[in-house]
Order: sequence, then structure tokens, then C-alpha cells
Amino acid sequence: MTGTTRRHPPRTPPSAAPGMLRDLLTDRLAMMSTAIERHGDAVRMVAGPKTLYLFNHPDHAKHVLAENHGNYHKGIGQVHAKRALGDGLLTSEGELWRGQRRTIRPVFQHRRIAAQADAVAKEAVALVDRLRSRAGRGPVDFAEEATGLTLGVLGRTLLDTDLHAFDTIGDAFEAVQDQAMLDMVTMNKLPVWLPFRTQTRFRHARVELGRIVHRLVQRHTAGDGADDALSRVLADAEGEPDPRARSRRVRDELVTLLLAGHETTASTLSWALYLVDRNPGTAERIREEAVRVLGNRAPTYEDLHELTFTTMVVQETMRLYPAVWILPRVAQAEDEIGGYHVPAGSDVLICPYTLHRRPDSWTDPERFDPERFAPDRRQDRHRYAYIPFGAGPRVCVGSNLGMLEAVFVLAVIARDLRLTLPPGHRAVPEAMLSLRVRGGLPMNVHTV
Ligand code: HEM
Repeated sequence: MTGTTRRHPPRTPPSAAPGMLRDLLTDRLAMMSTAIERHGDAVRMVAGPKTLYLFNHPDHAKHVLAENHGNYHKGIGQVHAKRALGDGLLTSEGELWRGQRRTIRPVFQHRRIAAQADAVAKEAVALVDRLRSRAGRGPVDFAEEATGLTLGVLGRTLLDTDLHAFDTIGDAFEAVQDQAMLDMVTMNKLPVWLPFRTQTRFRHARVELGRIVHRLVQRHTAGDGADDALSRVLADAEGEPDPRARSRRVRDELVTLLLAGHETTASTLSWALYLVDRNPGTAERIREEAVRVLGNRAPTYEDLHELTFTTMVVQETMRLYPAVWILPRVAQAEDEIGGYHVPAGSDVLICPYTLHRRPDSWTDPERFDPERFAPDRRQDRHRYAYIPFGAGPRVCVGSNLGMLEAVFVLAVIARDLRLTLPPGHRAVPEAMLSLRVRGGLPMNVHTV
């Protein structure tokens, strides 16, 4: 293609730059949605020194994430998260990534997840018990409870450990997320030693996470022979001759797995509870299904396939509030996406949040309607119109576990309790590394 015939995506006008920079700091979802509304499926967003190529058609997602994935490395935001996560599975590339993925994949296969379903069910039932003890005593922060649950599940399933014993871990991860976001919006220009609160918290958190991983490793070597994620990561790192590099590798991989695995599922659960409360009749349908399938007992892996409506609610939740709201990439060589030229080195964004709201893929896209995911309607849509777990070779490695958790927890909560938002409360999304509920999710607990 010659320079004269190249087609470039429409660019945002210079007058939009101040508003975009403000939105980058305070409302990243509005920044993406507005750009697409004004300019269409492909936009060059020019904000200060940075140009971001935002693509919003399912064919674009297919091209970047699957067909030509080799040309796209992890990008803005995730690159910056490296400061916190090092070279773990989420942020690594090339041979290192391939090796890490090979090491960890067996831990997440269906067979293994099936074996871990009981551990997930136990955590779900324990959460319900904790919530029940708060019934009638004012709102609980469900987002915090969900985070505790998902960390507990990861501890039991990946590390064979009770992570509840590490009570600083939730705060440490929050500090890591905040830092990664600060890095992203400041384009990584702030040295980490500056005495800002976020940076100081981050430095402490990094030390704390290192300490926690060290303790996990020490405990683990005491009882060997297991085939969990920790055993696999340790066995894999044995090939590394330098002891400091070896322990850094173990830390990076474990911190990555814990971060990637708990915030995403916890956010999904919070949004699910929020949507269930706001959409009359939904809680009753989940409860009726849970009573029919489970009776009074804890869920088992076999029940998962029977909890059809609950699964549809989780899927619709991830459409409206995809925990990973943005998939940032950097083009390694020049490319053409949907007929538009993309120079080498460009920051390319695929945004599940806006993709999942395309009116040509979803009738009345803002409406919460789990029936969209009824098993007989699966063929109705483009395969890349719905990508809550990403797509292509870098698709979420933990999606089976994440789904199992979300469905089990929603089912047992709806069966045993009723959670309601305080009157007039609205949850506001905050697009951090994951799509959080800003300020947490206060919910009143009622027994049924
Ligand atoms: C509802 C829950 C979850 C959602 C919505 C979710 C979403 C995603 C998405 C969209 C990606 C792709 C990121 C990209 O392409 O840039 C991803 C990757 C990843 N997820 Fe999940 N995830 C969830 C649960 C989990 C769980 C439970 C784990 C377990 C530890 C996990 C571990 C990972 C890892 C390690 C990656 C990186 C994979 C790679 O690059 O090879 N996720 N996740």
C-alpha cells in the first residue's frame, strides 16, 4: 500500500484533547464511549503526546487478538503493570510467555477445576454464613467480601493454602492496582520513589507481597508432591541458575496469578449482585433454580450445567460490566485493521466495554437481559462480539475457575439470602486494571 492510498481512522480534533485528558484521569469509560459515538468503529484518539488507536468492531477484535495476534504485544497499562507484576503470565511475551502458559495451563483444565469445585463451594458457603451473621445490622461492603472470597478460592485451588491467614494481601493488591493505574495515566513518567501516597503504598505493598510469596514457598517445601500452581511454578523456576532471578520469577508468577484471578472474579460478582438487585424478578428466578437444583446442599461440579439461568446472569453481567474492560496492545509491525493503516509501534485498544454495547450486536444494549445468553441463542451473534475473557492465544487461562466461582456464589447467595442496595444508591463503575465499583458496594443483608 502506498502512502497516498492509505486510509487512516478518523482522529479526534485538537479541541477534544483537554476533555480526553480529563476523562483519562477520571472517566475512562466515557472517554472510549464518546470517541466511538462521535467517530465510529475506528478512532485515532490524540491526547497530548499520545495517540491511541481504538477499534470497536468484532472483526477488528478477531484480527488483533486472534488472526494476527503475533503482531500485537501487550500494551499501555499492562506494560505499566509490569512494574508491579514483573514478568508474570499476564505481561510476559514470546518464549517466556509460552513456557509460563505451558506450565500453568494444566492447573486450569476442566478435570482439575472439577476436582476443585468442592473447595470453591466451601468458600461460597462460608461467605453466605459470614453475610448471614450481618443480617439486619446495616450494610456490608460486598465488594470487600467478594475480594476475600476470591482470594480464599485462589489460595485453596492454586496454592493449597488458606490465604485468609494473610490479612494484608487484599490491601497490597489494591495498592498495586492503584500504582499500575497511576503509571498508565501518567504514561509511566513518575519515578516510583516520589513520596506520593499511591507510590509509597505501592512500595510497601511490593515488599509485603514478596514477603507473602516467600512464606508460601517456605510452607510449601515442607509438604511436597502436589501438582498445584505453586508446585509447577517452583519446578519450572528450578532451571534458573541465579537464586535471585529464580525467586523473582516465582514472585512475579504467583503475584500475577493472584492479581489476575481475584479482582476480576470479585468485580464480576459485585456487578452481578448489583444488577440482580436492580432488576426485579431476577433474584427470584436464581433462587428458584438454586432450590430446584441444589436443595439445601452445597453445589458440586455436576450442578454447574444445571444452573443455566444463573450462568446466563453471570454472562449478561460480564457483557455490561466486563471486569477486563480494555485490552491494550502495541503493534510490532505496521498493519491494516478493517482497512485502516496502523503504523508500527501504535498503541491499539480493543475495548470489551464498548464492543459489548454495539447496537448491531445487541438489541437495546443498555438493558440487562440474561435471555440473550439462552443456550439456543448462541448462534445469533458474531463470535468476537462478546469477549469478556479476551480471545486468541492470550485468552484468560482461568475462565473456567472464574465462571465456576461466580455461578456458585450467586446461586447460594440467592438461595439463602436477599441482598439489597440502600435506597437510592447507585453503583458507579471505576475503570482501573479491572472494572471496579467505585467506593465499594454497600448491601443490606436479609435472610429468606
Ligand atoms: C470472571 C473472571 C475473569 C475474567 C472476566 C477474566 C478476564 C481475563 C481477560 C479478558 C484476559 C485477557 C487479557 C488480555 O488479553 O490482555 C485474562 C487473562 C488472564 N487471566 Fe483472567 N479473568 C477472570 C478470571 C481469572 C482467574 C480466576 C484466573 C486465575 C488465576 C485468571 C488468570 C488470568 C491470567 C494468568 C491471564 C493472562 C493469560 C495470558 O496472557 O496468557 N483469570 N483474563
